[in-house]
This record gives sequence, C-alpha cells and structure tokens, in this order.
Amino acid sequence: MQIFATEQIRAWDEYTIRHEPIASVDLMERAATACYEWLLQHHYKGRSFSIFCGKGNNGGDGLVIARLLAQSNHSVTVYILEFGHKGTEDFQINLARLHETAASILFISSNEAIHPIPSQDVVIDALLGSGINRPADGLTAELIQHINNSGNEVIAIDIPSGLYVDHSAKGNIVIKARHTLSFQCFKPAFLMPENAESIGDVHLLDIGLLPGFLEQQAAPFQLVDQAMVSAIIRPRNPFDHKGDYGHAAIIAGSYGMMGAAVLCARACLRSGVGKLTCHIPTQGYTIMQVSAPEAMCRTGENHSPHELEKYDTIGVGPGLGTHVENFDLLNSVFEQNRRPMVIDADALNLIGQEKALLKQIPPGSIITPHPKEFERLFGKTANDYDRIQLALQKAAEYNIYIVLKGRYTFIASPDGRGYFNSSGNPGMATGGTGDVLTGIITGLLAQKYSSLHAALAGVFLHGRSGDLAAAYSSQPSLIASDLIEFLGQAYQSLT
Ligand SMILES: NC(=O)C1=CN([C@@H]2O[C@H](COP(=O)(O)OP(=O)(O)OC[C@H]3O[C@@H](n4cnc5c(N)ncnc54)[C@H](O)[C@@H]3O)[C@@H](O)[C@H]2O)[C@@H](O)CC1
Ligand SMILES: [K+]
Repeated sequence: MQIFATEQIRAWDEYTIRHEPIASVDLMERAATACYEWLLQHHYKGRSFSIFCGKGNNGGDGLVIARLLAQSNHSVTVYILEFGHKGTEDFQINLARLHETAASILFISSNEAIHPIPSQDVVIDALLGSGINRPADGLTAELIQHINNSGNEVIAIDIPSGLYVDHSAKGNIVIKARHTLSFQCFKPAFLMPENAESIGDVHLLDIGLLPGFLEQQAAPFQLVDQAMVSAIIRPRNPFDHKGDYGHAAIIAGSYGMMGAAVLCARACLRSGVGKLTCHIPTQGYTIMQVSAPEAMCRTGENHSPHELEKYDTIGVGPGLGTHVENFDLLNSVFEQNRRPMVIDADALNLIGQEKALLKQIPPGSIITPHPKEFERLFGKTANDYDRIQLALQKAAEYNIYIVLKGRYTFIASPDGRGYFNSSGNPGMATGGTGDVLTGIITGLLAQKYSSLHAALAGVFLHGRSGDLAAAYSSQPSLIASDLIEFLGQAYQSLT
C-alpha cells in the first residue's frame, strides 16, 4: 500500500471526483458518513458531542458528521472557528444543511467566545485537516489548547489539527486525540514516533477512492503489508533438500549474553534456513548445543572467524560485546565475506566507535539499528522526518539497507525508496526481540531472497509473530522467545 504526501492525497480525491464521477460534496458526505458509522460501531452511540470545525473541507466533514448525529437524535453542539471568510463551497453547502437540524451552532471569533466544554461530551476535532500550510497560531492555537486542557475525549477527523501530513510539526500546538479517523491510506504523520501523543489510535476508513489512481503514482513511501510479503515468500518445491535453503552463520554471544546468540540462532532456524553454524565463544558451547540442537557450533578464540566464505550469508552482532578484540573480528569478517550480510547490536556499536568500518560493510548488506544505535552511527537529527531522510541518504552512500527499528520499522533502500512496516505492537518493546529479527533476516538472506526482500519480509514476519503472540497471551507478557514460537503461524497467516 502506498503512503502518500499531501499533494498526492488531494490528487487522488480529484481523480475519484473526475473518474467515478462523484461531486466533491458527495465525496465529503461519503467520508463523513464513514466517520459517523465508525462512531456508532465503537460505543459512541447515544453520547453527546461538541464538534469543532474550521472553514475548510475538514470543517465540512465535521458539519456532515454533526448533521448525521443530530438526525439520529444525538445532542450536538457545533463550534465554528471564524477565519473572516465564508469557507469552502462544500463547507457552505453543509452549513446550510446543518441549519435544518436541531444541532446548536456557535461561532468563535474571539477568545471570549471560548467556553468550557461539557465534561460528558465527546469532542470531534474538524478544525484543520490536510490543507494546513502553517503552524496553528492566534485563536486557532488557543482553541486547540483549550480542547487539550479540557480532558475530554477527542476524536480527530482525518488528522489531528495542527499536525502536518508529511513534515515535522515538532514544537507546534497540535490536538491530542484519543482516536484519529482518517481516509483510505496511511499518512507519513501517523508513522512517526514524535506524533504518538497527538494521533492516538489511527483508524483508516475506506471512502472508495478509485484504485486506478494508484497505478499512475510513485509514492514516496510504501507500507509493508501482508499482500506485499505474500508475494515475496516462495513456496517450497517437493524435491528440495537442505542445500537449497542455504547455509547461514551467526557470529554472536559473549559471557553473560549467550541468550542473544541463542534467540538469534533459533529464529534463524525457524525462518526456514537449510543449515546454520553458530560462531560463539567457547564458554557458550553447551548453552548453544542444548538450546538449539539443530545448529552446528564453532568455538575458539574471538569467535573463530575462519572459513567464512563457505556460508551463503552471515549475521553478526547479537550479544557480541564491544571488547576491543571485536574490532579485529569485524575486520576479519568483512575481509572474508563480501556477500550481503546482516549487522546488528554490538557490531553496530563497534562501527559507531570506528566509523571507518562503515565503508568496509559488504555491498547490499542489511544493518538493523534501533534509534540510539542509528544516532551513534550517523548522528542526531532534529526530528523523525529528518532521521528518515538521513537513513535514505546513508543507505545510498554506503550501498546498504538500513532497518531502523521502531513501532513502524522503516527500511531505507540504497535506491532511495523507503518502506514502513505495518505489523507489530508495543508488547515487542522488550529485550531480545532485535536478536530474533536478525536471525530471521539472516535466515531469509541465506535462502537467497534479495536483500530488499529479506529485510521487508523479515520485519513483517517478525511483527506478525508478535501480533499473533500478543493475541494468544497479552502484550505485557510477551517475550522474545514467543516470537520464535509464533513464526510458523506468521508464515501460515500469509497464505
Ligand atoms: N474532496 C476532498 O478533497 C475531500 C476532502 N476531505 C477533507 O478535506 C480536508 C482538506 O480540506 P482543505 O484542503 O479545505 O483544508 P483544511 O480543511 O485543512 O483547511 C485548511 C484551510 O485553512 C487555512 N489554513 C491553513 N493552515 C492554517 C492554520 N494554521 N491556521 C488557520 N488556517 C489555516 C488554509 O488557507 C486552508 O484554506 C481533509 O483533511 C479532509 O478532512 C474529505 O472530505 C474527503 C474528501
Ligand atoms: K482535524
């Protein structure tokens, strides 16, 4: 699924208006009706509503929702923020229609007109939508603050007022919504951690925008979803043998951190790899052989980085430690292996300390930093959007894939394309889940998926395993081992 910027969203609306064809006021009716139906289906039936509208089409959506609620006997008060103009055509048509209902309509043209919101009311925020072109200021900002301070539950229409669709609004005054009801596709704003407080839970409502538009559009970002990953994963052939699924190596573990190596190895095995050899410290031998009997082990000084050319790919980093001798280990790995590999955790921290190593990473490799590791490698950015751009820039500069881990993990491809993963949940914010991801991606690379496909399918399957595990038990109780246990079901869910 594409993730569109403001201009493309507007173009998609216009394409639908022209080709369906449908009048723009009727498309607004359809969008607002979807919001109204969502409210009725989600325990808001019978509640009373304070609906705040600007004079653009976002405000127009608010007016339609107000009319539908009033016509179904809900108590509705509509507050219209005065901007000194009449409003868009569709806004005006819907204001006239609203006058025929029992809804109270009040205009706010100064701060004296801002009154306390009844505590039992659900607030609908339809002040500003995707047409915002500057920070909310003056009376608009005061009204937003007033709504946020009220403590009432807020449901934002399309996007919380004050937030930009596709660039940072950090430091601006923005509505804090419990739910955001948006239309058709994800907007970049919904995928950025810096907006978490504003957007609440995002619900995408289908308003029937025509799919024909999608064929003509190159989106700046793609959402990694089930359809995408189902098309990547290949079925197994009946006459295949283990040699057909590759031989992976994992170089991981140190005293006190053998768990990371075990999680990585077990996840790699469950990903479908043909053979796995673990290069681990000698004292971890028994632990690994008992925990992952399917894997072979090589022990020896400094993880015994020898004969690495025999592997199809290598995953390095989980639980490795950042001792100085590991710089030699990494150098040796990068010298022997020039095929795409996976680099994670302490291997990234070592590279962060010795940036010259970045240039030695084999082309097409996948690095999997979390935001702090990313910062150690490439520096701080002012906001999440800049971090995404920096990731794309560095992916191109070093010819690597960067998997920037988070709620919506971002995958930066060296060709300039960016992908946000859609699966996963906050239960996965717990130790060891990153080691599991490294294992899965390493296993997919060994099975001769391209680096891009291994990264995309790996993050999606990892998140899907987390979703299945959380559904089976709960988010708080989720541990990294659960992801490995549910990987089989995650594969199954693709078909
Ligand atoms: N046919 C369509 O295009 C559809 C549009 N829809 C709604 O229309 C919205 C977009 O409508 P508009 O483009 O009219 O934009 P908005 O409703 O976001 O209104 C923005 C208007 O306010 C002004 N403005 C911008 N920033 C401001 C600020 N900081 N303070 C005060 N005023 C500011 C602008 O001059 C602009 O005219 C979407 O978010 C969505 O809710 C939906 O009804 C679906 C269909
Ligand atoms: K809004």
